[in-house]
Amino acid sequence: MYRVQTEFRDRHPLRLRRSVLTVPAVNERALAKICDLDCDAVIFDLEDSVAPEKKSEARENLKNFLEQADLDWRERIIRINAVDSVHLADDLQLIRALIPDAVLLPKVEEPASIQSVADWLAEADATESLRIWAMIETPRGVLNATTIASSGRTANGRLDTFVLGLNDLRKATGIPAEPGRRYLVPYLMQVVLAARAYGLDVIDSVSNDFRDMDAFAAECAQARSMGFDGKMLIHPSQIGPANDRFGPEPNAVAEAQHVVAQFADPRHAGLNVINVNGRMIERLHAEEAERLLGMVALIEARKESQK
Ligand SMILES: CC(C)(COP(=O)(O)OP(=O)(O)OC[C@H]1O[C@@H](n2cnc3c(N)ncnc32)[C@H](O)[C@@H]1OP(=O)(O)O)[C@@H](O)C(=O)NCCC(=O)NCCSC(=O)C[C@H](O)C(=O)O
Ligand SMILES: [Mg+2]
Repeated sequence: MYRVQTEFRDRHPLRLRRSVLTVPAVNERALAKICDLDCDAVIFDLEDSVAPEKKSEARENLKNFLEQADLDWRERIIRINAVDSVHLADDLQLIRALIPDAVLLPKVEEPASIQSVADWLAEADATESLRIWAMIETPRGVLNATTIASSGRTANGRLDTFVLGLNDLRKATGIPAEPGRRYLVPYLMQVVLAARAYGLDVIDSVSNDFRDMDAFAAECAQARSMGFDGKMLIHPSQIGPANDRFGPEPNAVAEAQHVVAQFADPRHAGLNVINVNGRMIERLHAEEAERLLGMVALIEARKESQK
């Protein structure tokens, strides 16, 4: 089997984040389903899907669930309440107790929010592998996406991923939901570029209409073309289509194998640019091909572990 390469020059370490399912921490029936679902990551939400009077119950549910559940390969991310909210202190205590893979901050508008949570994690002696994800979902968040992304460096390198929140952004801007997201695309691209400039992963926003699978597939395809790594999902029905659309396409895999083989050919030793079937291929393409094959290997390894 192909050796999984996870570290790449100029790029975020390779992880599967095609399907990032969110579940309200207050919903015990939904929590109980997670371990049967084929999503790459789960966001346990303590923020907008939980009413203020249910926050304690949600924390308790989540604690009980995560203390006994085996999530195996699925990344565990907890979305806490806003850094200026009255719920923050209790949320952070839960983070200290559960040590998820990442904490997701909602409505991030400035680098100081990232820094304050990174400082708190450092004071709490949280393992360095505990990452920070940030939701970009307000006009100021979009405008400041570059400085927020760059703050990952001073925040002990903990900042890892941006997640778009279009429900909040539509509310703030007045831009209606419509197929193709015409007037939102410039904002989305601005955030993708900021993430990439500082080596972050970037996840597209939820699609609210979880029964319209054609519209969902089209939105995933669009997001993939825009450079997103995956999509935040609200419902189990969205997992399969997201895994398909953000996963490696068969043609691209064959092409990647060919490119890697060509650069490994001793006849091409010492060459940085070669002719592959009438197309110029550079070493950077070989690195992209390696990344794609790494993704294939991660998917295969997961299938093996499920047998
Ligand atoms: C949207 C939902 C409220 C719909 O739930 P429901 O009415 O229960 O749908 P179904 O009957 O079709 O559900 C079938 C079974 O699947 C389980 N289920 C549903 N959703 C999930 C889930 N997310 N994870 C796991 N399991 C799930 C149901 O429990 C049903 O099983 P059973 O109970 O045994 O019959 C619901 O899907 C939902 O709550 N989704 C997540 C909502 C959420 O997390 N919202 C916050 C994040 S969205 C966001 O962040 C927006 C962003 O901030 C922005 O600004 O854009
Ligand atoms: Mg939101």
